[in-house]
Amino acid sequence: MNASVPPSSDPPFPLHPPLDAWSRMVGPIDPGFDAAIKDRLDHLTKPLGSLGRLEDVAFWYARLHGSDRPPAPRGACVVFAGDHGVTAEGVSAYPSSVTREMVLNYLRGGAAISVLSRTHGFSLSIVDVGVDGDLSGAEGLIHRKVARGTKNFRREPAMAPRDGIRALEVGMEMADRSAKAGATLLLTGEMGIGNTTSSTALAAALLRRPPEELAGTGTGLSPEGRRKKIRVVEESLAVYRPLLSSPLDWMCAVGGFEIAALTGFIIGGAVRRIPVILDGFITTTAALLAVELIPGVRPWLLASHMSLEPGHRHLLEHLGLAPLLALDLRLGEGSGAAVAYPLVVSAVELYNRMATFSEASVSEAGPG
Ligand SMILES: Cc1cc2ncn([C@H]3O[C@H](COP(=O)(O)O)[C@@H](O)[C@H]3O)c2cc1C
Ligand SMILES: O=C(O)c1cccnc1
Repeated sequence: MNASVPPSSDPPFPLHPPLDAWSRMVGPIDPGFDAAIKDRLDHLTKPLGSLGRLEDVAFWYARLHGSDRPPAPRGACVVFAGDHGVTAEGVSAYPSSVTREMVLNYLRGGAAISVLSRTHGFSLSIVDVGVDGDLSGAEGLIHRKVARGTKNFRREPAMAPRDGIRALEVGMEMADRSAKAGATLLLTGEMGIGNTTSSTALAAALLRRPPEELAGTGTGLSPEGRRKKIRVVEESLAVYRPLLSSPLDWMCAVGGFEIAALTGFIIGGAVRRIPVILDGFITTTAALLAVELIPGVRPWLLASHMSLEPGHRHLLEHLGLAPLLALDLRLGEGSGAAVAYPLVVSAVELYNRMATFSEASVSEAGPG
């Protein structure tokens, strides 16, 4: 065991995390419209319950918007990008430089999430919160670099506490911006070579499950590569476990700038009262962190899909979220949230625009 945790020059928590304030801002859900929403769903011109999960989605959306006539969905996807020092351990099939290159690809419109944003008509913002490379000249990028990548958590904590908090605040800022731009739904996205390793470590620590159960092949590791990834995570957790307890400690020890920012973004959805569509394993790890920090965030979440990363299933089960889709995706970027977006739009438009039995003079079900 050659990892060690050097004493940090930062003061211990609580530092200045704005979490207490955020926690107070996540108000309870108003059940006042529940009966009216259910009543409308049950009187639309269709057999009772026949729209299945779409009815659940419409109910979720309308209830969170506190209305039985909720606004038409306007999606805002934010992709947070950051690099990971742990890639020095050889835990990804691709080099770290791909993070920066993909950011430029997003800005040029050539990535999967770029195409899906144009196809389905939601906005797309790209945020550099910790890319290990110069992006200062990149136009259209939101420049919020906290540091040039995390430290290698196998050797030392990934982020200084104050930097982790800064990244959380970037996420909250992006939720605020999206709210001001009129978004009624947030879509979570990320880019960061090595971030399935970071998420595996974070999920294993928070769920108290063995990394072996959670680790996948990420961008396409060989079986030996996956075994190395598991070993790196296990050895790191063994070092940190006796030293750490709070979710925030874990976030800084093994997380990443984009994961911290996503956590702030997800909390920001609940604070600004905008429902959030999760993507895959990485964004659901950030969601677990958000819920551990502020349990009132949980009702604001929708699971778009079940990723091929094995840890995703465990996270979803723990959070009590049933994914809408299972498409064997293992991409990230927000791609799963993006393909679920038109389903949410369908659910809400059906709910808002279908005629009721009385409006259409259609006979309702008889006693049989
Ligand atoms: C070209 C390319 C585009 C991507 N878009 C998302 N990811 C995804 O893969 C990375 C995580 O996998 P790992 O932990 O194995 O590195 C993240 O950047 C994630 O968003 C990509 C990966 C690549 C190579
Ligand atoms: O599920 C994810 O979020 C995921 C899976 C593989 C690679 N990147 C992201």
